[in-house]
Amino acid sequence: MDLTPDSDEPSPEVTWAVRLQASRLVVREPNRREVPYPLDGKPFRLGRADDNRIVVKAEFVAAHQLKFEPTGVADGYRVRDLGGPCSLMFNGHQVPEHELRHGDVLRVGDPYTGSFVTITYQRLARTMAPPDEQVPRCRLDQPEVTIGREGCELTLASLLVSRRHATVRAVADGHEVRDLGSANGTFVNGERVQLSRKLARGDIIQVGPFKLVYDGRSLDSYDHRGAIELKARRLVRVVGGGKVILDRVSLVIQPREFVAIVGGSGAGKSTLLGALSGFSRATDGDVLVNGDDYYANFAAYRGEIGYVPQSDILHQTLTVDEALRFTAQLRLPEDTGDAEIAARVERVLADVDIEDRRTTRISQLSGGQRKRVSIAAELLADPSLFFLDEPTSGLDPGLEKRLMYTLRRLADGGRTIVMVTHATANIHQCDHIAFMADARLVWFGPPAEALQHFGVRSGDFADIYTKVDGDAHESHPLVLGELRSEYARWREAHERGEPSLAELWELRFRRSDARTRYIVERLAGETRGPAVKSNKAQTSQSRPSMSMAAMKLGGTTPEDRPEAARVSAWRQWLILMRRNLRLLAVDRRNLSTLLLQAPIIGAILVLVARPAALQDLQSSHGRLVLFLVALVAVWCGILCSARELTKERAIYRRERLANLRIGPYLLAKFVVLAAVCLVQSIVLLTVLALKVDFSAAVTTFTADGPVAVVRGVAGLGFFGGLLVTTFLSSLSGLGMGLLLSSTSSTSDRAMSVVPLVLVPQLLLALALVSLPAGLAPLSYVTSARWAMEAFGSLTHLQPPRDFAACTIPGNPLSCPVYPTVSYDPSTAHVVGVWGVLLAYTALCVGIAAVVLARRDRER
Ligand SMILES: Nc1ncnc2c1ncn2[C@@H]1O[C@H](COP(=O)(O)OP(=O)(O)OP(=O)(O)O)[C@@H](O)[C@H]1O
Repeated sequence: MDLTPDSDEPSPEVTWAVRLQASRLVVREPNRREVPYPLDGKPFRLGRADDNRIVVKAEFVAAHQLKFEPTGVADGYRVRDLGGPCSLMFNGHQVPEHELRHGDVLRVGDPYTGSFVTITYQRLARTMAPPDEQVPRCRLDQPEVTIGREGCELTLASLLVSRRHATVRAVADGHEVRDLGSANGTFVNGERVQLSRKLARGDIIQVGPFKLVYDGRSLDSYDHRGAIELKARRLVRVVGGGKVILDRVSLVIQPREFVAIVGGSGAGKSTLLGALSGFSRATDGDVLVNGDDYYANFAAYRGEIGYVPQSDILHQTLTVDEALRFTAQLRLPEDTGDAEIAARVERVLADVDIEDRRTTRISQLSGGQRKRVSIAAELLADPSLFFLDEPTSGLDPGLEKRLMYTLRRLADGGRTIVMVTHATANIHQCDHIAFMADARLVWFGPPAEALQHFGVRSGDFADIYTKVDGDAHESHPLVLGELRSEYARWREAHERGEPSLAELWELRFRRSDARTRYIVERLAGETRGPAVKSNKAQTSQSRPSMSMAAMKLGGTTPEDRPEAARVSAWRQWLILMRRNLRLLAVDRRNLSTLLLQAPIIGAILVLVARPAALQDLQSSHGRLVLFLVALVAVWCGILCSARELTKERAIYRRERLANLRIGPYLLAKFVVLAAVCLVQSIVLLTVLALKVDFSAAVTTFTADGPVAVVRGVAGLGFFGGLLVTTFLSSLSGLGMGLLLSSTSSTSDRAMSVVPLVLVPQLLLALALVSLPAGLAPLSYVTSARWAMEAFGSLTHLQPPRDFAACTIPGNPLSCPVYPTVSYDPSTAHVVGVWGVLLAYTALCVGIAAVVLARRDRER
């Protein structure tokens, strides 16, 4: 039974309390509570020296750091940096001076240590007035108005908008909007416009971060960059067996706020992050983004979401610059030019303060720098909503502090940031913390107030963890102390059992002023700009959801992904090809291992092969040599691909979440590795040719006696035919390797399964070991068998025989030939067998694609 009416409606008294407050500066120093300073219209200074009107203690602040002067217009103020070791920052950037507007947050920070003083300017009387901003209006006077990033009648400057994104055309009785194949799509009332759609008055067109309200004659445009507000109302998530892993959580995150979700292990932090980000949705309750039903409008907002999972999401062997460029090419609209991409990379490197490492390989960066590069990669598309899952894990305290400072600056620069963290040493850099315990929200508000709320006097956040953990009982010290009344209320409502401490703290929070201030009032507050009245709101039962494990790795369900940014499959393939080639080229050790395999194995084959191996058709030695070549080719193919997908699984999952397609991804892997296989095949046969006679002319024995023949496939000759066979065998191995890699979760697992694939090739191919005739069809599943059939046909070998069924023991000629094998030397037969090898490869790659698609959904 619920004890507290957890209504999210504000009481009238609370609203009036806000109205009575005056304009002021609110100053917050590290590890201290906020101090408000009312303003009186006179100039004043802020600094460490005692002669300032606002004196701060932080050592990194200069004696006289800032000067505040009235502008002379409606009690406004301007702030000027007087210089010192630290500089004045606004919106994440250094500024020499700045004219203050309500809500502006200034920081005086030390980037080296990540410490800063925060100064917020508030003119509360002004906030109560209706917004006085002029909404840009585009009149639809012309027959057609083009909307796009550059050179259009309605220009919307954002990288989420394609150069020519959509048009609004006059039709007989109004207007229609037509999408021009944009990358991120055009949406009307939350639904993606497939080709065109008739507009009705009041319809809201969404293009990137812009909402365009149609009134029949014009479009009013609202830009919500830097102004994303997230409201969560009574979020619940119930999993199998009715277990509640998120219990009626409400909170509000305002634009430019930096919020940390904290709590003990298993408290529900990732569950809450999943529900807020929409990647793992709540089963009940709603999330509103700027007033829109977020889940129902997920497709329209997807381009604006940045998500940094726990694992690194860039290739370690690339340099920072290379990795970011490839990511930008994959994520940004197809029409983004090289210069735009370069400028964007430049910008995000500056945003995360890592420009000086642009040419460094990611593997050579420290953990904190790597994390910052991952964040930079997410910033490329300029997201307004940023979710991070434990970005500080594994960092030393210094790096952790600097990373928190970076995130703080990013939030100041116009992003709404939500992060899960276990690190609370620098938690004061966040605006609010959401403290989770036992699936419940036990606190939401500023970090400094949290300590007071939980009665922690040591100033150590870890003490809160201890206080919310465990079960309550009558003689528990907390029940005898600060949770006495909550326990009594709980007891009144429950005859049996004991509550958890989290339950009691939740009760306490629900009755607190903080909840009224930071949740209830904010939930009731007006949202800026128009809200989409979506007509496809989903019921909680129909909401696609995915597992926490998948979410942590960046996985998602296909239902979550239908409207990801469209970059054509062809372009994706080209970019991925270039990236794979680069990865291959820079990973010298791997490349040399791959390229040395063929000459080394070829040299060993040379040791055992006789020069006339392929000339003496009566001996079984030729079959042995060719079979070994087939086997080595298959082997090389498997080895070069078995780890290929597993080694970059986290990157793949993050890119899938954005817009990566499985087809181009697998095909790009396949083509680059196929080039390696081709080189290996050429080297293998060339080394063998140093000893083995590959002459096409040979004498073969038929029923009519010896006949001189010239072997080979029309147009390719004998060596060419053998080379094609070796290459196709290698490709079949490559297909099997990719399949193994798609089904394995780690590279080690993939490699441990390789023998299970290779041994059947050895035993079932009807080359080295004979099978009883009834089992001979088993050989069809091995590609070495098909390789051997092509080799045997090309070389005019005698077909394999079933030695278990010889009529005269010891006489091979009395043993029957397998009816399932044909060494027909005709070109048509050889080409047919090559076709089977190709089909075998295609089947393996196709199954790998299906496995990857299925893995998107799994836990
Ligand atoms: N799909 C699921 N099915 C069943 N239980 C789940 C599922 N997802 C999460 N849980 C459980 O819900 C609880 C909260 O999980 P969550 O991952 O949100 O915790 P967390 O606070 O992020 O923990 P940690 O800090 O250890 O990552 C855990 O007990 C977890 O086992």
